[in-house]
Amino acid sequence: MNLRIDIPKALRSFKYAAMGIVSLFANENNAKIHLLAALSVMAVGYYLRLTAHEWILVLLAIGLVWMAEAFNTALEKLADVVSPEIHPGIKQVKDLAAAGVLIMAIVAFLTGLIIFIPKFAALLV
Ligand SMILES: Nc1ncnc2c1ncn2[C@@H]1O[C@H](COP(=O)(O)OP(=O)(O)OP(=O)(O)O)[C@@H](O)[C@H]1O
Repeated sequence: MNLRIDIPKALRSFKYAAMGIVSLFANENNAKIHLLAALSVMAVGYYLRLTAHEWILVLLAIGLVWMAEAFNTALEKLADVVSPEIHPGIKQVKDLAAAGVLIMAIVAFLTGLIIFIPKFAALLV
């Protein structure tokens, strides 16, 4: 067993992952929408002074949507390399990957409603 940790290799992996993040938000339309939505939610959260627990839930929801979007995009790219032509199997793969994003986006939206509706209601009274 080799317990030595290769720091330069870890730093290289980190650099490639960071390049993936940049590519996701620079090139993918849906990721841009998720980024804009997240920044808007965070601005409103700052204005409404969310508690630490509320921030954790909001950030978890945002991070999980972005993660789902990254995996979805990766699967789409892989599918396009493996089978550039129309294929019923590829349709299923892409639809299922997109479903993963949609499921998490719905959960994030509901999380936002539960956190933000009482705060907006309190502003009105
Ligand atoms: N090779 C293919 N074979 C069969 N169906 C496909 C194929 N490519 C795409 N589709 C269908 O078209 C839908 C959209 O695919 P597409 O790759 O354009 O993704 P997208 O959601 O538009 O994302 P993006 O615009 O980032 O590529 C898929 O969910 C799938 O139903």
